[in-house]
Amino acid sequence: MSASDATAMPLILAVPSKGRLQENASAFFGRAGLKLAQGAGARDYRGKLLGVPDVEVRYLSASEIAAQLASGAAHLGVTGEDLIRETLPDVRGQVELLTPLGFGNATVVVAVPQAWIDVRDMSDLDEVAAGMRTRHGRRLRVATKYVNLTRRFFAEKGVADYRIVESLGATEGAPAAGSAEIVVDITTTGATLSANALKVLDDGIILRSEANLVASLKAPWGEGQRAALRTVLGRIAAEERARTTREVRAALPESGTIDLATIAGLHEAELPYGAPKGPEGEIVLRCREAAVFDLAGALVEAGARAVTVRRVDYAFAAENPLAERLLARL
Ligand SMILES: Nc1ncnc2c1ncn2[C@@H]1O[C@H](COP(=O)(O)OP(=O)(O)OP(=O)(O)O)[C@@H](O)[C@H]1O
Ligand SMILES: O=P(O)(O)OC[C@H]1O[C@H](OP(=O)(O)OP(=O)(O)O)[C@H](O)[C@@H]1O
Ligand SMILES: [Mg+2]
Repeated sequence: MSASDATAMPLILAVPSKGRLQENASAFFGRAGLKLAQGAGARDYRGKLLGVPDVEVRYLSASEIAAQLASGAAHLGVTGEDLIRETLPDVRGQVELLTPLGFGNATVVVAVPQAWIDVRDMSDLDEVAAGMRTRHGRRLRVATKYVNLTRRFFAEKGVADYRIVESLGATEGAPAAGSAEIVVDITTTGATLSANALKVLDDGIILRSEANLVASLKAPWGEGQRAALRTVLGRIAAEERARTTREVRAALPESGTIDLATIAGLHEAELPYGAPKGPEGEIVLRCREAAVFDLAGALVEAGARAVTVRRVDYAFAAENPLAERLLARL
């Protein structure tokens, strides 16, 4: 498709249609003022973003989202980093991980039966695997749906005597069922592993994953899609900036001066509306949430008469760092 054909096409935004990422994903877009409007009902897998033209929403499973970002069938999507790293042969060349989203946290781990008391880490596992091979002529079986992550991790750890048994669900049941000796799977609370009498190896953490906002480098990025991208990412950045910072307002002293530049520098605060024009008046700073009390204290100490701190809903700025980072790579 040529760039001019792509101009008339919408930006395709892929969001999880089910599972544990779905609710969190729509809440995330909602906070950023991006309301997802699903078509006729829960079974209509297309929708729109209210008030943002040139965007088509597609509801897909989390693993399908990874595949569509890889191929360029979707421009933007929300999915787990585990699925991105498992599905894409060249993560850097195919997508840009724009920002982690703080939900969908899960860890991909190597787990073995608790009964294997002498097996604590990957080098112990290597011995078991080598032993099985030489003594019984069998290879250690690893049940997983994370075939690529498993191969890469085992190679890094120098474990070679194993074979993968592909699992499509209920992976943790494989050892008890006799279809594999160990598993590589995702865990969050650990409940499923314990229920199946499995334990994670000490150095068996393959990846700590969470849901990410991901952009495709392979999708056709025409002018209309780039404009829609700026709108969507501008709102997401404004919400994030607002959520992670606080606005600190201070009444400057009637007499004497405050060395605002030094105080701001010390607490990594910005002056989003600029420095005060005269010695008196009101000044607005913005700082990280964790720096609020130190900054407020420093202002009072320096003679500020009233200091108030508030949360803001959105903090838009001329810069659009998420969009700029992506556009620089297209
Ligand atoms: N406890 C968890 N177990 C599995 N995945 C989780 C967990 N917590 C977060 N996730 C994330 O959610 C992604 C999708 O998992 P989810 O279970 O929603 O869908 P799925 O496994 O692809 O589909 P389904 O379970 O319906 O077959 C995972 O790849 C992972 O990134
Ligand atoms: O550590 P825990 O909190 O117990 O969570 C981990 C379990 O959750 C997921 O299964 P899911 O319910 O998604 O079923 P699936 O295997 O069919 O995807 C995952 O595959 C683990 O089995
Ligand atoms: Mg699942």
